[in-house]
Amino acid sequence: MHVLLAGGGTAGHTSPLLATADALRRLDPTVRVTCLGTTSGLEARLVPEAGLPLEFVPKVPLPRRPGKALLQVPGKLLAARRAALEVVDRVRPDVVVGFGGYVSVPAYLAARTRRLPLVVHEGNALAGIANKLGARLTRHVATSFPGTDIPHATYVGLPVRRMVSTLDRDALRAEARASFGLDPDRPTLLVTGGSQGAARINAAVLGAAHALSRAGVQVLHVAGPTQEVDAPATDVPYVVRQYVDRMDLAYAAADAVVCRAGSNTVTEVSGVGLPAVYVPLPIGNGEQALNARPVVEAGGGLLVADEELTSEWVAAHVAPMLTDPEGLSRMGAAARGVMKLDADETLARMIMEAAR
Ligand SMILES: CC(=O)N[C@H]1[C@@H](OP(=O)(O)OP(=O)(O)OC[C@H]2O[C@@H](n3ccc(=O)[nH]c3=O)[C@H](O)[C@@H]2O)O[C@H](CO)[C@@H](O)[C@@H]1O
Repeated sequence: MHVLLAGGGTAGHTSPLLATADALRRLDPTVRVTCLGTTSGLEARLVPEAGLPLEFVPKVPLPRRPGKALLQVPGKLLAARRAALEVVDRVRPDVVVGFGGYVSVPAYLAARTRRLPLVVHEGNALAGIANKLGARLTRHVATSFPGTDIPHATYVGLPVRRMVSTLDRDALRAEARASFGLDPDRPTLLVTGGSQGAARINAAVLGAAHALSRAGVQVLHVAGPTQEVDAPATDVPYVVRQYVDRMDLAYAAADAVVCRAGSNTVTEVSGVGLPAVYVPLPIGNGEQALNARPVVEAGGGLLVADEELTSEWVAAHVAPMLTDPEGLSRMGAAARGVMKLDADETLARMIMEAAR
């Protein structure tokens, strides 16, 4: 069986694609996987590094509002569909799978044109425009959250990469902290704005660096690939990285997280039992606030609006949180188990079923 997996742009669509590719080949080592992405997204690096073949389609961003950019969409979409058809005719997959975003639409249209089985996976609690379109073309639709706004979808969860879903934080903690140059025993805060980084979170935590240091809290600050963040001179370690490939090590080093609420981040952070302060992206469909809701309602994290996240807020709330081990372990236990961690194999089985 040959599976074409389409997804990319941010790691938000690439991480579940990689997890699903891995599960497919684990369940059936004879399965062949080809990926479809763009040359400018994170997939252009991450997919080949995972040892998977990557084919390209041109990028067609779907503007949310009317305007000149919207008028150009049909022409660009036709060109992207032609490119996807060329890949489909050459690779000859038995089934096409899309994870949403602008890479997926050409793949959905090509699958429809060649009458190939199509599986659509929606990562967020609120479906994006690409997957709303894709879902109209197939009955095989999977979601990461119960109650996502696609009528005939099956709730399977979000496929999580094995290095995270099988992580034993206690067993890896010492090695993880050493790998980042962190102190082995201090309370440790992980900061991540998702695969793009978040300027607001970066500024708020940096501004609270000395308050965190005074409280004895060390920081692993993953700033984002294009974000300029210099490590402040503090008495306790404050380590800045732009991007971390081994997120299992980052999670193992941490006692709590301040982060955006992309669906992978929420699933991974809560899944490994980390308490978190979720600061949803204020733009977009509003999907991030909904992504964090089940974990927050279960007591596994706090939800803070972007405009409320100031350095004063971090100093007043995050420093005390990190120095309260009982509170941390209560929140961590509440977070664990809210999100499914076996979606990689559930979705892989659904894909194999659709291909038959
Ligand atoms: C600006 C934007 O378009 N954001 C969207 C994007 O966010 P984003 O790409 O940030 O998505 P997520 O938070 O869902 O996923 C980030 C992924 O990147 C990984 N990671 C992150 C940082 C790092 O240094 N190393 C690393 O490997 C995380 O482990 C995770 O697997 O996709 C999400 C899921 O569709 C959406 O909810 C977001 O609205």
